[in-house]
Amino acid sequence: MEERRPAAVLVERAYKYYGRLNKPDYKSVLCHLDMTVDRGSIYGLLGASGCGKTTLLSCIVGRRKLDSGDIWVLGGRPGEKGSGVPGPNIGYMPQEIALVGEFTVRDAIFYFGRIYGMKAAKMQERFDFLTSLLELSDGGKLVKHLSGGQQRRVSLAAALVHEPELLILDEPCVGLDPVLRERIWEFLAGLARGGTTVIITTHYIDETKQAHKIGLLRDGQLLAEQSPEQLLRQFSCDTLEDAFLKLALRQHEYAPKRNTLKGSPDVIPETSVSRQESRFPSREDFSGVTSSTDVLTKQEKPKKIKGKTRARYKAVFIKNIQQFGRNPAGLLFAVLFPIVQAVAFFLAVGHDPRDLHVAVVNHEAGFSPWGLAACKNSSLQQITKTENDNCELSMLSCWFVEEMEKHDIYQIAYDSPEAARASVHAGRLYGALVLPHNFSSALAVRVREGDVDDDTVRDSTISVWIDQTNHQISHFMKRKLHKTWETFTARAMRACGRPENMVRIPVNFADPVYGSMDAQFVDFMAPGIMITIIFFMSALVTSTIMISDRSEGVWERSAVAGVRPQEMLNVHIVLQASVIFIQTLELIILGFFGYDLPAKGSLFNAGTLLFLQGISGMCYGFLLSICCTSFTLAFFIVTGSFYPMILLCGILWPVEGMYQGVRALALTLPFTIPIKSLRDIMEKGATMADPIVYQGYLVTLAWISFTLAMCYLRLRYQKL
Ligand SMILES: Nc1ncnc2c1ncn2[C@@H]1O[C@H](COP(=O)(O)OP(=O)(O)OP(=O)(O)O)[C@@H](O)[C@H]1O
Repeated sequence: MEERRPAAVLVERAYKYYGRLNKPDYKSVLCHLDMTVDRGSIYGLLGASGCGKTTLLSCIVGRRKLDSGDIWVLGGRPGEKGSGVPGPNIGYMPQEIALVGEFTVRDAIFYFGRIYGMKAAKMQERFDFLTSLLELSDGGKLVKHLSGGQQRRVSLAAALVHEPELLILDEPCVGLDPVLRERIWEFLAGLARGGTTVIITTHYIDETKQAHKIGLLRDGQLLAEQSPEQLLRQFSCDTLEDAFLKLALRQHEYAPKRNTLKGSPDVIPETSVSRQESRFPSREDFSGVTSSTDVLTKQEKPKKIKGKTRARYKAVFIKNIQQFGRNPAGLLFAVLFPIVQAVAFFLAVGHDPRDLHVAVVNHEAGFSPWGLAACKNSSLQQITKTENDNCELSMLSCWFVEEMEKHDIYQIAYDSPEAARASVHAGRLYGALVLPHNFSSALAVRVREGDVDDDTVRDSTISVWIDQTNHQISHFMKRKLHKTWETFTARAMRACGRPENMVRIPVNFADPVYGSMDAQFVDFMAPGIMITIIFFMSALVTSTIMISDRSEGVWERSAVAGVRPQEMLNVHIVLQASVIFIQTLELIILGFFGYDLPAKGSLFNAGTLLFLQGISGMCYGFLLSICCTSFTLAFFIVTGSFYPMILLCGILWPVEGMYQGVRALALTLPFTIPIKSLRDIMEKGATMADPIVYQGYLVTLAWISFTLAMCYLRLRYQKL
């Protein structure tokens, strides 16, 4: 008589689908599936690609939830507190390698050992044993430099390190040579004899003859759950392949009948294969008990497993350091890129344009007997005082051009206004000026008499045509020409012994309340640039690291080992915060000491705000990494959100110039108000007591809280 064993895994009436009902992405994967895995046995799970093996395993390890039905694993429900699943009760080897490429073989095995809180000596002992069993001679080699087959062996070793009660191995033997495969099966058989339960999926059907029980998954159900011998006997076959073929054909005959009943799970008939000859007790053998919980609890009380939080934090912390430290490109990117960006900004942005040339038509000098040479000979630029104390100046146009060149706008002489304007049309010069024939005398009359005719006004006016399409340069030239006029008139008044103020524009700009008259545009932009650099760098680095962890399966595998998503996030926050701290220091040193930005307020205050903005960018990166399934999508969102945020944050154009609705939106963005706060700290010496400063902090903290809360909610309630 067969020995009766308690079930290690029991699945009842399991339903699982992906997508939403009646939507194109809807896919039913498990459909009224029952499964019993006996304790201390090897269970071979077989099925065509895409039939749902991985989905079923991920439900057993507690990473996905059934849409309906029940699962018990080692006496508890996966995901239940104290069940040890996910956690130390199981060893899980997923289909993908799911190891950090920067791990050595040793690191990979020790990583999982640490998660389970194993002692160093024990981990070393297991490392020696497993590397010898799996022929992994070079324990110091990086996983990313190993062959595919070697990587699978490391992955298997990582699942075995803590000698779990239940081993779940998804295709462990792919790519391994037959001798090694045989050794692994022998090893697993030894484990099963010792009481370990093994669930293994494989594509090598023949290999499963060494299993105690085989489950053939098809159309979301197990067609058979029998020992290999029973299957061969029942179908009178020599090979398992033939048996499966017959089984599949038989199921095909039953298919139409089942299809008609699909909508009503409770009336779906049992699979066509008889279970009576099962080597191990089938579900019917437990007919004396009322529910599966009874089956398990009557045989043994589920053990309460206590996770080792500190051990898990330590493991993830060491993993992240190894991952980061062994990736020089990433390290350089994180540390040097802010410097490169800031230096590029300080060298390129905000400085006055230089070497600007304009076309100058000086009719006054040109029509004089000496031509333009009059401007080169100061003795021809005469100052004469008349009897009634009037002052007469000649060739003032030359003085104007001289003053203009002192303000860094240089002349190219032209003969006619048409030719001068043509040069601007052709894009060779930025503007054209015409100084009228009798400029000096007309100007003298205009200043002296005030109430003059139109001709005098016209003759004393310099006409300017500029290329307004280049907004910054045209704006700069206008400013410089007004300055030129100021210094030119002051010089002329001095030459005549008259007060300079007489011809000044009667709007007097006193000393500025804040800032200086000759403040550079770079001072205005610097706070915004520093904040956006640190925000987007953090967002990019965080989303990249987290998505790479998730897409390589490291996150998932760590979660099956018992690491909670929050723990992964927390470790990342601490490490990334150190990088942001370094980036903040770099920007502060570069900006305030290297490029002499105004620092009226506390540098500590400025640094703290910058640092918090980095943290805010990091949280934004978290959110993206959790919501996006691929690098590409995350990258699109980071770069896609970069421009709108830059455009709305007020560094390119003042918020005051935006439409009302847009302005309100701009003010809620993560760094619009903080940029103003940083500017006020730098230029006005504002402190935490000033509303604009604490508002900047509040906005930053609100964004950090909001994005983190979204992350935690998403992690908690996402459909698994
Ligand atoms: N997250 C998901 N969202 C939507 N569909 C999914 C998801 N994961 C798997 N599927 C689909 O569910 C079906 C079962 O996938 P699963 O990975 O469980 O199959 P499998 O039997 O393990 O395949 P293989 O042997 O090729 O690994 C497949 O059709 C797959 O495309």
